[in-house]
Amino acid sequence: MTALNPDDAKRLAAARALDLVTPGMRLGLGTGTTAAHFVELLGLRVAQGLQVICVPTSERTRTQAQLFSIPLSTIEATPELDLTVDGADEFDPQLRLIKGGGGAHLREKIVAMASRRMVVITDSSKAVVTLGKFPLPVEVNVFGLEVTRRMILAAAKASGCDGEIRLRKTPSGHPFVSDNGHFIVDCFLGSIPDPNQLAARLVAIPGVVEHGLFIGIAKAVISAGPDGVEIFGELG
Ligand SMILES: O=C[C@H](O)[C@H](O)[C@H](O)COP(=O)(O)O
Repeated sequence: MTALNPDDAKRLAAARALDLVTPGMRLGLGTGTTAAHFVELLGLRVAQGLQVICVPTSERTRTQAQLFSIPLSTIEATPELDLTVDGADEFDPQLRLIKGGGGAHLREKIVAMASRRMVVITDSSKAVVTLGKFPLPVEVNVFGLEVTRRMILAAAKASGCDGEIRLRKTPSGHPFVSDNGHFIVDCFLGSIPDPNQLAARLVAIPGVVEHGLFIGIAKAVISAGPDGVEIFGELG
């Protein structure tokens, strides 16, 4: 097979995920460059008459889905979904993920957990043996930011990680604000030897709204790369 560039790989993975969509499904739509391929391909199918109802995981995805006239709902009105298709920043052999590179992981996690199945679509560069090379995003309350930052650092150290916790900023130097009105801190840890332990410690911190570790949520990963499409986990 000819070498694929990462964007072609993302589209290939998205196209494979589209095969899982059947008429009448209630779908969660992820956020990011890979999920955007899925939204576009889904939009083309909707234009041909496919009937689905979708819940977007960010304002960005909502805007894109509207451009394609994809019928939308909210998680409040549609709290049970059949399938969510979303990207990831990293996945490990146990299908544990780091998400939130785009700051959308809170809504993404709510929508994924409201779904019977969450299927991840990625290019093969996102596969890792140990999570943590990608900085772990944590959505935090604006109030008490510095206290929360220190507590996250202590939780990381107690979980065998070391590194820096930085407030995410926009290109103009202002704090990045999520769709939910919170800040994001990025944990530059290098490696997370025990993601389950770190996740448990992070949820116990009062200022933490949600962390970007997705553990036991993804049922399958569709990963596309130079060797074609690989499926990890169970699609069905
Ligand atoms: O907040 C963003 C999401 O978790 C994305 O799914 C993740 O960052 C992967 O994005 P991309 O497909 O652009 O690599």
